[in-house]
Formats: sequence, structure tokens, C-alpha cells
Amino acid sequence: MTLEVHGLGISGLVRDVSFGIARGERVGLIGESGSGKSLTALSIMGLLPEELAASGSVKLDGRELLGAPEKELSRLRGNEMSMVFQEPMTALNPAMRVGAQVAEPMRIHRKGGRDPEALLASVGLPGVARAYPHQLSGGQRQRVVLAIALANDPKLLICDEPTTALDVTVQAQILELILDGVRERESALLFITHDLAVVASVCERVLVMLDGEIVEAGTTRDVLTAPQHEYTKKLLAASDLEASR
Ligand SMILES: Nc1ncnc2c1ncn2[C@@H]1O[C@H](COP(=O)(O)OP(=O)(O)OP(=O)(O)O)[C@@H](O)[C@H]1O
Repeated sequence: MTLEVHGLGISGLVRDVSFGIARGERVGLIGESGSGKSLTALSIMGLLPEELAASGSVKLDGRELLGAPEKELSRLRGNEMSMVFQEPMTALNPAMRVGAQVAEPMRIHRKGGRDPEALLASVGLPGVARAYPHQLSGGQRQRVVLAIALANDPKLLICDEPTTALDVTVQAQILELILDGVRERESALLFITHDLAVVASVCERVLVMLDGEIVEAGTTRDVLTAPQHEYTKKLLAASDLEASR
């Protein structure tokens, strides 16, 4: 397993969360607003707000991350594990050309050699290296964020509602890039979304969270076609997915 989460608790807000993601596997995390999806992701990255504490175990390639020194975690972030958030503008430095921002993780982790231009071209953005974030569209910015997240070929990529802030037409392109990116690198993917249609197209397995706990887990097909938990049934009934069947 690339990622193993065991009995994760976060200050009473998340309780006894356990799951694993194998190399190259794509796992969705769904559930209503406030159910604890983002906190779960942040705790894996070692980015919980200071007032919250995590317990249990989070292992990346067998290494325990919970309680690891900040120095070690910052060595892993942007290198062995990366996260893409909903709002690309906040993830980018407004005063820095995007080419330099894409080059930064490689510089910090001393993995030179990859050309930022080529990395930007690989996410469909040739020739923009000298642009500043405000000169790009929201979709283009999220492409830059993705290029940064993938720059060091992470073992684990976490995406938290990566397309929610984007136009529908752009959403599909970004999802395709995420899929291509993790496939090429055999990265494990944890994908947080409200959108069951997105889960169906991106993820092989899905975890359903309710009030800080995982209430259902299984293959995407099983969970979306034969949900067991009442909450999952409700979620499906309320979704477009149900309407289109
Ligand atoms: N710093 C904090 N201190 C106290 N409670 C917090 C803090 N951050 C989040 N919470 C609470 O923890 C719960 C889980 O939040 P979380 O952001 O993980 O939910 P979520 O499932 O990701 O929701 P969304 O889909 O809206 O992002 C919420 O009830 C939230 O109010």
C-alpha cells in the first residue's frame, strides 16, 4: 500500500477512519459538507490547523507521518505527496511567473533536470512560462497548480474538489489531466468531491463519509449501483447520476 490510514481521529471531528490506497489506485472520498473530508486530507499532508490534533496512524510507503517532525513532512510535501485545492489562485504566488513556480518544487527538493516549459506543455500550457497567474484563466491556473503538484512525480496525489470552482467545460479537461498525470506516474490518488458523476469517471473505489466517520466503502460500481448505507442511498437519490439512469 502506498497510503495506509488506520484509526485516524482528529479532535473528535473525525473518528476511526481507516483505508488504504495502493500504487496507481484512484480512491474517491465523498460525503456532505462538514463530514470531515478536507480534515482527513489535511491530516495526511501534515497540514492540519494548529488547534486540531490527529491520532491513529497514517503511513506513506510504510513511513509513519502522524507525529513526524515538521522538517520531515516538509521534505515529503511537494515531493512524495502533493495536494491540489479547490481554488487555484490561492495556491499560486501572484507575484511570480508561473514557469518559476513550476520549477520551484524541483529546485527545493533538488530534483533538477526537468524543464518547467515541458512540464507546463504536458498540462496543455505551452508558452506560458513567463505569464503571471492573473494573466491566466481559472482553468489555466489549475493546470499550473497540477503541474506543480506533479513536478516531482509524487507517490500520492490528493485532490480536494479540484474542479468545483471551474466552468463545466473546463472541468472535464482538468479531470482528464489529473487522470493522465497519475496514470503516467502510477501515483495513488485520493480524490475528494461532492460530484458523484466525477467519482464515477475518476475513481475505482469510493469511501463515503458522514459526520466524521466512513460509513460505506467499496468499488465505485458497487457503491453507486447498490449502496448499502441509508446516507449513500440518499446521496445517490439526490444526484444527477440517479436521474440519468
Ligand atoms: N480549525 C477547526 N477548528 C474546529 N473545527 C473545525 C476546524 N476546521 C474544520 N472544522 C470542522 O470540522 C468538520 C469537518 O470539516 P471538513 O472541512 O473536513 O469537512 P468537509 O467534509 O471537507 O466539508 P466541505 O465539503 O465543505 O469541504 C466541520 O464541522 C468543520 O466545521
